Order: sequence, then structure tokens, then C-alpha cells
Amino acid sequence: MTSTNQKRTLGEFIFDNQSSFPYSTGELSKLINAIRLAAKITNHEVNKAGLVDILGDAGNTNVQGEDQQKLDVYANEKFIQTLIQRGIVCGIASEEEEDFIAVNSIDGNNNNKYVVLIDPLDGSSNIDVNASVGTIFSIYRRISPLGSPVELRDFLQPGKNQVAAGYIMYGTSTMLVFTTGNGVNGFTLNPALGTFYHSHPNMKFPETGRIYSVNEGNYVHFSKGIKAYIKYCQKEEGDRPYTSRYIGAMVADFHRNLIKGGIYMYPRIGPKQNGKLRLTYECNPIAFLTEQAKGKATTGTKRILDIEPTELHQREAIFCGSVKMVEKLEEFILNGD
Ligand SMILES: O=P(O)(O)OC[C@H]1O[C@](O)(COP(=O)(O)O)[C@@H](O)[C@@H]1O
Ligand SMILES: [Mg+2]
Ligand SMILES: [Mg+2]
Repeated sequence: MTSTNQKRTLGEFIFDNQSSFPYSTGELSKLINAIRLAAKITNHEVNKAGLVDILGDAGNTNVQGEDQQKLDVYANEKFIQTLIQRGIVCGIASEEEEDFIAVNSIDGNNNNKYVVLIDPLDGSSNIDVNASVGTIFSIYRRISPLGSPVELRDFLQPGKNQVAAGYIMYGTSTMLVFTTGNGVNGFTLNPALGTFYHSHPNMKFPETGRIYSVNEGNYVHFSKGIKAYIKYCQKEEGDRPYTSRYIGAMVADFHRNLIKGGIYMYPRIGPKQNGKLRLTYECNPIAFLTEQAKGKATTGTKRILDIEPTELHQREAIFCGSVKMVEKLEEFILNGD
């Protein structure tokens, strides 16, 4: 077992891999370093959530009509502040902000190339019960001309245009997992040293698995095909029944399935709603990681990364994980719905 010191740090990894980053001029490295810093600041508060006045409701609702938790607001502020203070992005969009935020470069111009979309605190319903939560981020190169103010279209690009994406998981340990289009790597924070170490190189989904993750409390609202797939998972046959695991934070359910093999599902809930998860800062970054880890991410009928977003906070159904399990689900949807 290589000791901590023998493992590369995240900073070293970014430095060593900078030349493989798309359009590498160092700006993306600085941006990932800023996300690393905001992650540590947020982690510090998450870890002592019960001791400081950061549990519970913040008393406002966000653009989704959801009650904001104090930690949603805190994480949102810390990530936005850290990115703005470093003047390395031209725009930020967040689950907790109705509109995107235009950011000038340090010299006051609009010369920065990247926009960032974030879900500052994923799994908000887990905060008060001390269960795992996360942060999700997605990075694009702007399409509007350099030197001009950032535009909405810079944030509404299809997921396949992402140059980087990742998440931070605040769980039994704190990890940062990300991709820049060259595979997926995971880093674990050594809290004593405040340093992320390269603990999980080249993460890949097992081709198949025995874990399915879905809120079965919504079962009555699921389509025939999805109900049939869940029954298939529960049937005593071959290597089934599979195990049902649902932490209630997409980041944590995804992370477990990435390591063990499995499928995460958040389907449409009845005719009206288009699923719960948001395309631009939840589904797209998780889908990019999934494909980079040799898994599959779909709406059930369409590749998530091919969807052309039309709204900043639009919702999409998502099924992602081990390729064989997602393909089996698609089969049931094709035959059942
Ligand atoms: O309680 P439900 O409906 O199963 O929803 C849980 C899902 O909603 C989310 O909490 C949505 O994310 P936020 O907490 O960022 O709003 C996911 O992390 C999780 O998988
Ligand atoms: Mg979320
Ligand atoms: Mg959130």
C-alpha cells in the first residue's frame, strides 16, 4: 500500500496533466485549483455542521421553489466568491441563483474563456441528518466572442461540449473526482494536511453490477417500462435479485455505483414533471463523468450529452451507470413504454 506521501497531490496531478487539458494555457488548471480551494472551505463547514449554526432551513426558496438550506446558501457563496476573487471565469450559473452571474477578468475586461455551472450542495435533504452530501461542477469554454460580456448561450451548450466536470463528496472522507476528457480520477482529502491525494486513479464503471438506486417511493408514478425494469432487478433469477441502495444524494449514489457497479435512476414522475434532476449542473456533469468512466448516461431514450438545453434550470430524467445495466433498462423502456 503506497503511503500518503508517495501518492501525487491534486496540485501535482494538475501540473503534470496540464498539457493534456483542452486548449491548455493554464487557465483551466487555475480554475480547477480554485474549485479545490472552495471545496476545502465548504468541507470545513460541512464537517462541523452540528456545532455551528449551519443546519436547517435558510428561510428562503430558490428558483426551483425549493426551501434553501443554510448550507446550500453557504456553499453557494463560497464557490461563487472563490471563483470571482480569482477572476478566472467569465460567468457562473448555480442551482441557487435564478440567473447567471457575469464575471470580469482581473483586468476588468471580458477575456476569460470559461463558464462554470454548479450545484453547490447536492443532497440537501441529507444535511440535517448527517448523511453524505456533495458539490457538482461543470465547465465549458464560452462560445460568445472573447472581450464581450458572457451570454446565456454560453451556459446552454450540450453536455458533450464540456471541457471538465466533477464533484466533491463530503462523506466518510472528502473526495474530489473529476475529468477533463482523459478519464476520471479521484482525490481524497487528508484533513490534517489539507491536501488532496491521488487515491483513485483512472476510475471506471464495472461493465455490469448488482446495485440499483432509485427512490421507490415514487414507484406508482413510474412508466410501465421502468416498473418492469425494477421488477427485473428484484426477481430471483441468475445473479438477481440486485441490492437496492439509495442515499438520497446523487453524488453519493453515483460514487458508490462507480466503484461497485450499479445504476442510478431518477425517472420522470408521472406525465407532468420531467424528472427532478437539473440538466445543466447535475445531469450533464454526471453524464460526462459516466461516459469518461466507460459507463452510459441516458434519459431512457436519448444520450444525455446530446441534449440541447433551452433553460438554465430545466429538469431531465436520468439513468446512468454500468453500461450493461443501463442498456437493459433502455430495452425495458423500448418494449414497455
Ligand atoms: O428525495 P428524492 O426525491 O429522492 O430526491 C433525491 C435527489 O434529489 C437531490 O437531492 C437533488 O439535488 P439537490 O439536493 O442539489 O437539490 C439529489 O442529490 C438526490 O439524488
Ligand atoms: Mg443536486
Ligand atoms: Mg443542490
